[in-house]
Amino acid sequence: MVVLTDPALDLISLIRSPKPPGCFSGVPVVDLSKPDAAARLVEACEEFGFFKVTNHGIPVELMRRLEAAAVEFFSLPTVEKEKSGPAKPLGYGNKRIGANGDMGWVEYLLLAITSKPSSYTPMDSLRGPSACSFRSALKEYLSAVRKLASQVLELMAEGLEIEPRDVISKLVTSEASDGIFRLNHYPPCPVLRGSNYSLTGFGEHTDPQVISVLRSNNSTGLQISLKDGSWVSVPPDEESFFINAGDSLQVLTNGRFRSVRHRVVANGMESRVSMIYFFGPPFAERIAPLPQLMGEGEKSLYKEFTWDEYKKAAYKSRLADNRLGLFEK
Ligand SMILES: C=C1C[C@]23C[C@@]1(O)CC[C@H]2[C@@]12CC[C@H](O)[C@@](C)(C(=O)O1)[C@H]2[C@@H]3C(=O)O
Ligand SMILES: O=C(O)CCC(=O)C(=O)O
Ligand SMILES: [Fe+2]
Repeated sequence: MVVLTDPALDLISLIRSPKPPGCFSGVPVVDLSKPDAAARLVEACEEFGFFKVTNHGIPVELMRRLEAAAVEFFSLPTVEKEKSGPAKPLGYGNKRIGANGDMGWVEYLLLAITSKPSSYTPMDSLRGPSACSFRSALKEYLSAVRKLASQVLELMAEGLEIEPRDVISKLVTSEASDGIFRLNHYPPCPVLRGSNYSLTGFGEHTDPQVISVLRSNNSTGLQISLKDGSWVSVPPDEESFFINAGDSLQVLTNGRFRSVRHRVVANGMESRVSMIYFFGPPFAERIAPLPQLMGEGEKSLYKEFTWDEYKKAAYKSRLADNRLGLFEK
């Protein structure tokens, strides 16, 4: 009789077939140096809820420095990494995503971030010989990505022709804003080498926040769902950022922008490392359609809620759940 161990059972439950679809050439690219950036960004959010940003001004060396620190962290012995865990929801986690039974072929580090320099304390949980250079790369990276998010959200307001220009960006860049940073590592899976199988790295979901700014190494895996429900693979680009519109942005625009459903399918061959800054509003912030965007007589599609209420409900849900469904009128 063959007795399967818990790790073997976990792995079996994550195996998928067949291999992911070919790379999609239609991902919208917003070149921030071009005068049409604001318009392109609005089109992309309406059609996909997702776009790639180029000419963003963040040095690729900074991205690589943080990636190298992350790789070093993930190469530590499990006992060391587990000193930064278990993720509840912050800290180091392995395979278990969230508290409601979701699993993925991923290990990760989740940190709480605010723009107030004194509140970087969760980063104290970072372990390892190079914790200090890790922290300094992280601080520099977060501040650069925060500026990028502000720029993108201001362009969004410009493209939507609403004022003031910072009406969306100020929600996520105030001192009280609820930012989260996530490092994900999808390791190779030697058992699958040479097979036609892939693995659920991070199951399908939408992000609850306003926007999420993602950077990954050059490994494939990220997939987005199009309006017709089909899934396509996003070609990786380690020099660019990918931006997801989240549930809160869908509500702020009364459904005009799509909160994109996405997932990671790990190919089991190469190691994927991604870093994502999730931009959430302050906990007490009311999330409702921006009055500037409402046409005459237009009604909100959603019930009233604060970010605190939405986040609490989201964290009780499973990854694939339609979290906004609970708040639709
Ligand atoms: C299963 C879950 C993981 C998650 C919290 C949740 O209950 C539902 C939302 C998930 C998500 C998706 C986007 C981000 O990765 C995340 C940090 C977030 O804010 O919402 C995760 C949560 C998590 O991993 O804790
Ligand atoms: O790791 C990735 O590329 C995406 C992961 C993701 O969607 C998430 O952490 O919310
Ligand atoms: Fe996500």
